[in-house]
Amino acid sequence: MTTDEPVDYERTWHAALAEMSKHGIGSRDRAFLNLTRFVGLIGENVLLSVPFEQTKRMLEGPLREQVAETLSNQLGQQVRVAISVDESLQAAVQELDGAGTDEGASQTGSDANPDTNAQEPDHSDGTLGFSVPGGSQIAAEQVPRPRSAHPDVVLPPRSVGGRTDAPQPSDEEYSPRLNPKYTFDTFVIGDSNRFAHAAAIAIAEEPGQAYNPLFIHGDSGLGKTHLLHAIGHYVHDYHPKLRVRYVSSEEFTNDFVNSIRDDRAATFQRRYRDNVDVLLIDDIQFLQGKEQTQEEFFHTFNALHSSGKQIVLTSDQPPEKLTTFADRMRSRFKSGLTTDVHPPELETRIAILRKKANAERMDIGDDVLELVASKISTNIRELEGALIRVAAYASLQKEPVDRAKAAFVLKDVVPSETGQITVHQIIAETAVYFGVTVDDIKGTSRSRNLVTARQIAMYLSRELTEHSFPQLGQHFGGRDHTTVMHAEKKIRQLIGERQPIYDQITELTTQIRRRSS
Ligand SMILES: Nc1ncnc2c1ncn2[C@@H]1O[C@H](COP(=O)(O)OP(=O)(O)OP(=O)(O)O)[C@@H](O)[C@H]1O
Repeated sequence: MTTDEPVDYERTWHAALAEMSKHGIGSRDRAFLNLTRFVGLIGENVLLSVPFEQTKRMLEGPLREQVAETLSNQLGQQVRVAISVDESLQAAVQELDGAGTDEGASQTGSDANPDTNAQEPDHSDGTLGFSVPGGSQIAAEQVPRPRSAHPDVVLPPRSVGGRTDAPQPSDEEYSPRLNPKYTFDTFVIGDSNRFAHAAAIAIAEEPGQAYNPLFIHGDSGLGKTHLLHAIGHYVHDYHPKLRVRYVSSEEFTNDFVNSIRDDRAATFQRRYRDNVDVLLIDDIQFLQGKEQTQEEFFHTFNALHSSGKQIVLTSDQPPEKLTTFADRMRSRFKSGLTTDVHPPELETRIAILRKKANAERMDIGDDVLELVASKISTNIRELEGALIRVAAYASLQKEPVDRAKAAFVLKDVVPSETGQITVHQIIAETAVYFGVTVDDIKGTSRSRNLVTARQIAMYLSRELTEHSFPQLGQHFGGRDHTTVMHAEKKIRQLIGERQPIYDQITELTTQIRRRSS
């Protein structure tokens, strides 16, 4: 994380609590504040996390002003308060509750401040395990919530960068192309990504205002793309007049190269400078070594930045390690907020699997989820891949899997310790397995056998390597990335429906892993 002055969040929060207590804060409010964590300071936004929706609603009442004022005093700058629900904090609350040690919580039932219009506890959302008066008061200035999205953060409304009169996007030129599954709602927060998530929310709340650019880095499969899309959805839903564009670095490169080839520089500029308010650009490391594209990106970046438009970048490396970028580029990348994502700890991995299993209606017990989470620790994409295998097995067997069966399935799935698997190797192994040639796999024949072999090779390449969809498209005979996406989705579905496909995938994975170790 990069900030001007490192702030000790925990100490600041405790000091703020002490100050509010001195000024006679009611015990009910203190109970809510005791449940709250100071997660980050982004510009003038303090990001607080609470374990329950109900706690959030309480803090969004008149208490928020008081908290903001106290924190402003503590931090020596005017701040506003954003509140998000982080379900992972519930475990800590339950521990405290079980031990009866939460001072505020244990007092609240009997000692609620009479001035706060206390009501009976509301546990209708299955939340608080102790007595907290539940009269929720939504702040009058709450941002209106359009459509179905409901990220758990509310800031007082503000005009967005003075651009509320920006023209409505025209469908022809504008398409955010966001994966509907990658939202803030589906993103599980843990220590490994808490700050990155908070920063993403702050950016999405006020594009171009909080930090610009936001630079998120971390190893493959840790949620960077997910956060980019989540920002895109949020802006799309809450700032409908702002135009969001998500693009992978490969697509940006291709667009640029094609625009030069076809003499369509103006179209390119319109797409990336004029017709965009929030540019989300993924895997910036792929621009390394592409000098002309980097130069164009530099101009795009400057044009957007100088007109107050938000840029969010992701990379597998921090800016200072992107050594083939010109210094001026790297210093641009660092000029806003840099944050990273780490491999999630066990509890977060279990929570991710549980959320995924619920979303996909997979009937898998907690003990099995724990087993899967304990086997795969460094890459969430692999974690999800393992879950899909276990679910597929259960679906084919038509009975729930227990730990022993899951362990049996996972022995072929768990990544080998050594050896880098390449797409080239996967294509070669798949070709041999199906009795076809590498050229057949990369070629265009639509014969049924070949299509299956090709799609399986694409699926395995996505699962076993760190390449993005556009890169895989290149490996498979220069295909469009959407073809690889389609193949991955198709095989993911078939693996749970057809035993032969399941067996082929399992055998091939074992072979590929064995040969690479
Ligand atoms: N915190 C999280 N909560 C829920 N799902 C997550 C989380 N982090 C990652 N995932 C899921 O893990 C998978 C991989 O994540 P994603 O593609 O965002 O990784 P990435 O960091 O962009 O990887 P790469 O650098 O290879 O592009 C996605 O399906 C994503 O939804």
